Amino acid sequence: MVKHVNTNLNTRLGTAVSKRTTPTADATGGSGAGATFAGEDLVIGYSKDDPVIDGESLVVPPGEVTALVGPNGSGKSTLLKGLADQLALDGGSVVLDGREIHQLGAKELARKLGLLSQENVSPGSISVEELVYHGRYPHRGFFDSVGEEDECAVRDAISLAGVDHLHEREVSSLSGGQKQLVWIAMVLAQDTDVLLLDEPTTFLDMHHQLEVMEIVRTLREDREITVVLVLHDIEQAARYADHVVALKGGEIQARGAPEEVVTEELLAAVFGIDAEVELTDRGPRVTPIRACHHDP
Ligand SMILES: Nc1ncnc2c1ncn2[C@@H]1O[C@H](COP(=O)(O)OP(=O)(O)OP(=O)(O)O)[C@@H](O)[C@H]1O
Repeated sequence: MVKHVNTNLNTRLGTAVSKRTTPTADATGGSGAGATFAGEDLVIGYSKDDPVIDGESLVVPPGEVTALVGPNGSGKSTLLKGLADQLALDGGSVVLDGREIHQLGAKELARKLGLLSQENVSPGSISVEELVYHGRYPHRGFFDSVGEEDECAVRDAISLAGVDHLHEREVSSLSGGQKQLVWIAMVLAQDTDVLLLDEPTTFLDMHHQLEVMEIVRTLREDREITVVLVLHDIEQAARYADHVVALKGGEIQARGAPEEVVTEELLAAVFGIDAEVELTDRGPRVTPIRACHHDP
C-alpha cells in the first residue's frame, strides 16, 4: 500500500521538482534552498491588551520541517498567522532571508512564503484549476503577468496534490477532504521557499494524510523548503518533523528533536494525558491511556 503511494508520488514529484532546475526559477521569488526564517519577541493576538502570544521567539531551521503542536486554543494558528503577516504584530519582528516581512510588498511576500490557512473560502462558483491559479496569484493584479512558468507551476501543484482528476470540477461540489487537497495545491502553486501549513491533514483519510506528509518530506529533501506545520497527530509530528515545538497557553513549553520533546512528562503537562511513550526506529510511539488533569 505505502509502496504504491510512494510510486505515484515520486512520479508526481519528479515533474514538480524539475521546474526548480529551470534557469528562470528565481523569477518566482525563490532564493533557492533553505530560506532563513525567524520570529523574535513576538506579540500576536486579537486585542492589544490580551495577546495570545506574548514575547515568544522562534528560529526556524532553514530547509527543515518544524512542527507546532499543542492543545486546542494554545495559539498555534495565531503564531502561524503572525509569522505569515496575516495578523499584524503588536510587538517583535519576523525576518525572512534577512528582511522583515512587513517590509516586503504583498507580491514579493507571496513569492517567498505560502500559508495554508484553516480559514479557506472559495469565491463563488469556480473550478479547481481556477482556484489553484488564485493560489499562484494570491493578490489581485497578478494576472497580467501569467506566463508559461506560472502555468507549469499550477499544473505541477495540481498534480503534486493529486487532484488532476478534479481539475474541472467546481470547488463547491467537492467533499471536505477533496477541498483540503485543493487548498494544498493552491499553496504549492505559489512555489515558495517557506511553507506554513496549518493542519494540512485535516479532513483527509489515512491514505491522503500519508501522501500529504510524504509531499512535505520530499519537498524538504529535494528542494530544502523551510516548512512550519501545525499538526494534532503527535506521532505524525515526531515522524515527519526535524523539530517539534510544543505550545500551551500561548507559551512555548518545549522545543527540540522529536524524541526530546515527545515525552510522557510533556504529554501530561501540555496535553493533559497519561500516555506511554516508546522510542522506536520510526520515532516516538505514543500510546494514550487516559485524559488526566488538564489546565487550559
Ligand atoms: N479571530 C479571533 N478573534 C479573537 N480570538 C481568537 C480568534 N482566533 C483565535 N482566537 C483565540 O486565540 C487563542 C488561540 O487560538 P488559536 O486558533 O491560535 O489556537 P490553536 O492552538 O490553533 O487551536 P486549535 O488547535 O483549536 O486550532 C484562543 O483562545 C482563541 O479563542
